[in-house]
Amino acid sequence: MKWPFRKAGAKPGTRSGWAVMRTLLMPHKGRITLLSLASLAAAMLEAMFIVLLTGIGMALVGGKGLVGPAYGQYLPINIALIAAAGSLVLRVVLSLVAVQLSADLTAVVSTEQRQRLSHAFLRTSWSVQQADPAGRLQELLTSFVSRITQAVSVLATAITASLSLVAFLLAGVAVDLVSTVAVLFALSLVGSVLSPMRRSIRRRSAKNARAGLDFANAVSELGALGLEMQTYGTRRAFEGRIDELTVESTVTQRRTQVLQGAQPQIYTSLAYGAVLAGVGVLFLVGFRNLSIIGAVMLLMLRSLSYGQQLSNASASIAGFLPFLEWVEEVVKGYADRPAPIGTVRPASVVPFEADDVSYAYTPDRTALSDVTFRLEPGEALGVIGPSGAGKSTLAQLLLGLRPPSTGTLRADGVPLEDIDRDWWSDRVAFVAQDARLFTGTVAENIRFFREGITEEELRFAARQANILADIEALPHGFDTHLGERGSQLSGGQRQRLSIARALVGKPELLILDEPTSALDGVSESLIRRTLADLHGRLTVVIIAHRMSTLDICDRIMVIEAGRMTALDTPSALRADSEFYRNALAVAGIA
Ligand SMILES: Nc1ncnc2c1ncn2[C@@H]1O[C@H](COP(=O)(O)OP(=O)(O)OP(=O)(O)O)[C@@H](O)[C@H]1O
Repeated sequence: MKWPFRKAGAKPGTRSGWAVMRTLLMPHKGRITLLSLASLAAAMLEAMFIVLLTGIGMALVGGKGLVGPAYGQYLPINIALIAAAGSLVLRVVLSLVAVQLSADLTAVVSTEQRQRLSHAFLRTSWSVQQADPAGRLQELLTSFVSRITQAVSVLATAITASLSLVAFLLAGVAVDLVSTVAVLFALSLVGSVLSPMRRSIRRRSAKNARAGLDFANAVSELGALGLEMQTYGTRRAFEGRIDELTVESTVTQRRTQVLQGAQPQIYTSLAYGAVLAGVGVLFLVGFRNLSIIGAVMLLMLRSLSYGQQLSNASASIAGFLPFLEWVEEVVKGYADRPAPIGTVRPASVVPFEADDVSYAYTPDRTALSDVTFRLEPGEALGVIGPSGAGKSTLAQLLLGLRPPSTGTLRADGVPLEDIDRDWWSDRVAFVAQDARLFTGTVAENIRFFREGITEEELRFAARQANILADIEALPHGFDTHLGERGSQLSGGQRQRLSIARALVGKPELLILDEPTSALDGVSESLIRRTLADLHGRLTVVIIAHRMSTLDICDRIMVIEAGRMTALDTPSALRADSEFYRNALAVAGIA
């Protein structure tokens, strides 16, 4: 059987990882400069220590009291010893400063990336949020941001290593120019030999990133299907699918890791080979100055170890760049389609008009065509139609969650896209078929993060929604914790709680999308009572399959195949709409 899980979606790579990294680090220039200065100074002190130590060693071997010569100057051994010890102490201090700066930089970038990504998601339009593959945001916020953090940390190491290398080469130039040029040449040669390997790491890592997102998406969907899996006994198929995806993602990860692990090993061997060749050349040309050879050898070996750190870092960064590209691409995708933020505040939400409104999810998938109607204050409008006719799409348009593809929606004459979003959200409420509660108390679930709602208002809304008695019967009333996603309540109670959530904001317009379809008769009758009590006090749009839920409606709209085929009073529709008559007959209503 084929598993139809969505693939990772957006294709990364419109901006190269390095360009993204530059933008990401630009605001931290000051910290990076300090880090560079501390690293450079620490490395220079280390190089000075090595040169002094070699000189002291050579002086002791030769039984001399002076160290040198360096550029014709000699240093007494005791001064040289004090200078070596001093450089060692200072080096430790500066290295610790560099470590602290690097940790600060990494922490700041990690926080910024998490905030950037989550804020971009929260600010994007509903259509983008709704189309986001399951589990993707979570994977990006956790695993991907963690790799970006590692990339920055490795980059800080690379900065330290490259400046240390510079310091050592400078020290090398001070000791012997020719040998230093030879070291530099050998290092760049080894680095360029390994560059195809770095490109390959980057390619594999991009695959790895994609496999990680696919895996997260599949796991998230599989998690949501737990009930069905238990019911239909399809555990084995699920295990098989999870195993398959695990293998897929670990295979790409292993390949990347092999290349990343192999690169430093190859580098070390090549670099040691270069040192050996250098010593061979010195031997062949008959160079025998022990003091210079000793110092240059130590500097070369230490330079090579920094070169190796640099090589490790570049291999790791090559592996992390695709993760940066992905996050950047996704943030851009969210930012390109922000939620509407108008500024106009009309006098009221209703009268509300739809003028020739059409909506297409994709160019070849029109869900609604040429819908025109007007809602009057206090009116209750029912919407019926076959499954897939476009009713929920209409609800999302009325809520302002999706802009019409063509045509206009107006509240009190103002186009919806021009209306201040906060003003609108304070006045328009929605109840969906499946009540979404979160882990928290009853009161928190009704308030839903809105400020300034009093205890009185909570009780009033609960009474209106016919849920007050149920709440008072709970062990701690409004302060009772509901367990994960309201799991302690029945479906009917959850639905009435979400109606209380909608009503507590005192909306002018309430839209309900099949609020009773999943409920028993008793729960439905409680909700019908609520709707009957509300009739005339606010404007209500009720989408329903159950005809009994619509008995309070002043008018009913019939939508069939994306078109509004009728809109009239129930009695007029009995004469004019075949769909309405059939629906009544099916519901057993004469
Ligand atoms: N997110 C989406 N992306 C693409 N097409 C969609 C999307 N949501 C709905 N559609 C399509 O739009 C059409 C109308 O769907 P809609 O959910 O509005 O119907 P509905 O009348 O509410 O159906 P039901 O009564 O079964 O809930 C359907 O053909 C559906 O497949």
